[in-house]
Amino acid sequence: MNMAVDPRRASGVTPAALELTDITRSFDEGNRKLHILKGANLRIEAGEMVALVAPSGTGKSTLLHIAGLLERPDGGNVFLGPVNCSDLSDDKRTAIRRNDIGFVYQFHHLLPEFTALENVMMPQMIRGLSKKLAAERANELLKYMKLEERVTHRPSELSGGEQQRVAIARAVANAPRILLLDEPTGNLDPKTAHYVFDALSALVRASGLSTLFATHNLELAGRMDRSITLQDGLVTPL
Ligand SMILES: Nc1ncnc2c1ncn2[C@@H]1O[C@H](COP(=O)(O)OP(=O)(O)OP(=O)(O)O)[C@@H](O)[C@H]1O
Repeated sequence: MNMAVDPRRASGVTPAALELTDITRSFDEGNRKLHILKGANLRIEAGEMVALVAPSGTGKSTLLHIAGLLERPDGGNVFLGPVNCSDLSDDKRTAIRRNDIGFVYQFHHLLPEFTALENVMMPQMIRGLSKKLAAERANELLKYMKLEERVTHRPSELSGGEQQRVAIARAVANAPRILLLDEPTGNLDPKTAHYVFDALSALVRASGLSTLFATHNLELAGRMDRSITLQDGLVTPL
């Protein structure tokens, strides 16, 4: 695969797992413009776990959506490894999003009529994996998330923390390059939040996955490799 490899990155500096350069994004609010991102830069290395901690409304979700190729920025570039995703067609971006990016949201978005196991199998089968192999990997991931006793439960039969652990297993099912989490523990009590984080970080550390984790929880942020914030539309260290 050699889609839109930027020549500056094909030679020289080792590409980051994810790099955002000069990202701008504004929204129309009535007849004025809200400038949310004003040239934000961010580099996440392979295997790095980065916390994004910033006040409500400063643009965390906007940044995550741009990094996850769910939205295009007004300006700037998004690189995944050496590939500049900004130049790609919507179809190619969708393929990268499906194969290389995992997303976990505050609310789990699991399919209610399917079991935990089936929810984790689904993205693998959409990608073309056989049912047998998808089930093997789903079982392995759910075991890793300490949910081996819950594989046949539907989301409504699981606690909030269990639902989020299934959502994490589903997000990593296709072995993405990067995992983006938008306040995945925001809806959980502190003890459960730490339990979910323990399971996540064991998985992340074992697989060398790179993660960007938006949270308001400073204790969780302190357990990651570094923390960043958004200030006046720019990414700065916290
Ligand atoms: N599609 C949109 N149209 C108009 N305004 C938007 C849109 N998306 C986001 N905004 C505005 O941009 C700002 C940043 O939103 P964003 O959701 O990125 O913030 P956030 O930091 O994730 O907030 P929170 O922590 O509350 O989730 C907010 O003022 C929001 O109202």
